[in-house]
Formats: sequence, C-alpha cells, structure tokens
Amino acid sequence: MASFQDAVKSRYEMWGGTQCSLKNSEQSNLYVTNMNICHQQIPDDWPGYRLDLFTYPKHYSGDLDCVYIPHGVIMDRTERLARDIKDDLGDQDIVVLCVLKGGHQFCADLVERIQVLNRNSKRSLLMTVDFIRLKSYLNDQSMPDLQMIGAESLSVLAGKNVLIVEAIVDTGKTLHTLLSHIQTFKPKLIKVASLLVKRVPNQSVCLPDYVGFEIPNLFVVGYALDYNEYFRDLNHICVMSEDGKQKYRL
Ligand SMILES: O=P(O)(O)OC[C@H]1O[C@H](OP(=O)(O)OP(=O)(O)O)[C@H](O)[C@@H]1O
Ligand code: HPA
Repeated sequence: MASFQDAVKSRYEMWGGTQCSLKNSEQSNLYVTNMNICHQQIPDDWPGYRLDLFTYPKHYSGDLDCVYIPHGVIMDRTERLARDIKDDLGDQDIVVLCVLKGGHQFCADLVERIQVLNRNSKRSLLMTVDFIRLKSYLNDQSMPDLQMIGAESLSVLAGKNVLIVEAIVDTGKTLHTLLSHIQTFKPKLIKVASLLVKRVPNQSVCLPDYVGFEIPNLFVVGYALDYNEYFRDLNHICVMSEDGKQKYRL
C-alpha cells in the first residue's frame, strides 16, 4: 500500500504536472470555462497535506483532518487571477463587490494584488469597493432561507462594471440570487471571481469568469470560510475532522 507521503507526491505531480490547453479541455486536468479562462481542478482523491507540515492556531488542535490548500498556494493563484482580471478589464473603472463574510479575505488579497499591478504598469484599473452580505448555511448545509443584507445600497451599480468577489460557489444558490438581484440595477458589465468552485451535482449557476480552484464535493474551512463562524481565522483552506464538526455543530 502506498504511504501517505507517496500518495501526496503522486497527487501533487498529477495536480501540478498539466498544461492548460484550450483545445484539449475535455481531457485536461485544468478545466476550461466558457471563455478562454482555465483553473486548477483538484481531483476527488487529493488527500491534502499532513497538518504537521504547516502551522495553524493551537485552538484548532484536533479539529482538522488536513491542510487542503496551503495559504501560499492561495496567494500565488490569487496573484495570477489579479493579472487575468487586469488584462481583461484593461483601464476601465470597476466596482468590486465583496460577498461577505466568506469573501472578505480573498477580496482583500485580490484587490491588493491588482493594486500592485496598477502601480507597475502603464494602464491601471480604477477600483472602488462595496460590500454585500448573504447568508444561508447552518453547519455544513445550505438552508432554504437566504438572508441578504446591504442589498438596498446596490443602486450605485447602475451603469457600472461590476466584479463580484466570492469565496466559494457550492450549490450556486448564493451567486444565482445575487446575480438576479444585481441585474435589476442594470450594470454595464458583470464579472465574477470566486476562489473556489465545488463540483456538485445540480449546481444552479453558470461558472464564474475567474476561478482559483475547482474542488471536490467536500466541506472546507479557513481563509475566511467558516463552519458556524469558526475557522475563519485559519490561514490555510482545510478539511475538518469529525471531532471538529461535532464540537462546533449547532
Ligand atoms: O453556493 P452556495 O451553496 O450558495 O454557497 C456559497 C456561499 O456559502 C457561504 O456563505 P454563508 O451562507 O455560509 O455565509 P458567510 O459568507 O457569512 O459564511 C459562502 O461564503 C458563499 O457565499
Ligand atoms: O465548503 C464550504 N465551506 C464553508 N462555507 C461554505 N459555503 C458553501 N460551501 C462551503
């Protein structure tokens, strides 16, 4: 039987060893969306990294199974997404709409990286940032009732180029509801960036324009993603242990 290290190594080689190919999108490990945009597809059997290879807060000892996407990898991918967004949107003005709470960390890091590019290039993307809060999860389940806070203030989006920044598209219900709502304000353009997209059956939305990673159908926490408000203060994206789920279950 392969050791955990061997499994990680072979997964890592498979994960990192592919090329993005638009012509070969069906077979490629890198998923190609409706435009010329590709993202990293993490396979179903990706085991993650052993916890003792990284640091994480002591208060979550025993609550985690593995580090699924390390913080440094998130940062590197975000840097590339920032470049893609800047290349596509050129020197237009955009309103970045951050979807709280889960999207706050990704949004802050993405905006910061676009700002770095702005300082170092001839063209720059003028950004203003706005926030909206949507909430529907209890434990690891999407609830029928979706609360939207801050929806009234979205009239500022009329006629604007809007970049929605989300942490994760899971069932797609949150994004679907938000897109329908924003369209009523008649923005000029809507683009969506999501750090994660989950491979789930019956997802109710088209894919975002910019995706960090496509992940299997499992519940992840950290990097502002929570389980009943816990784990947002974890810098890596991790998978919880059964003990962790029990400890914080409502
Ligand atoms: O695609 P979906 O199944 O709709 O799930 C995605 C949404 O779920 C989470 O929000 P949540 O409702 O947990 O609120 P939070 O952002 O405050 O954690 C996450 O931040 C996304 O906004
Ligand atoms: O996997 C997830 N983790 C945290 N929050 C979420 N909201 C939807 N899916 C998830």
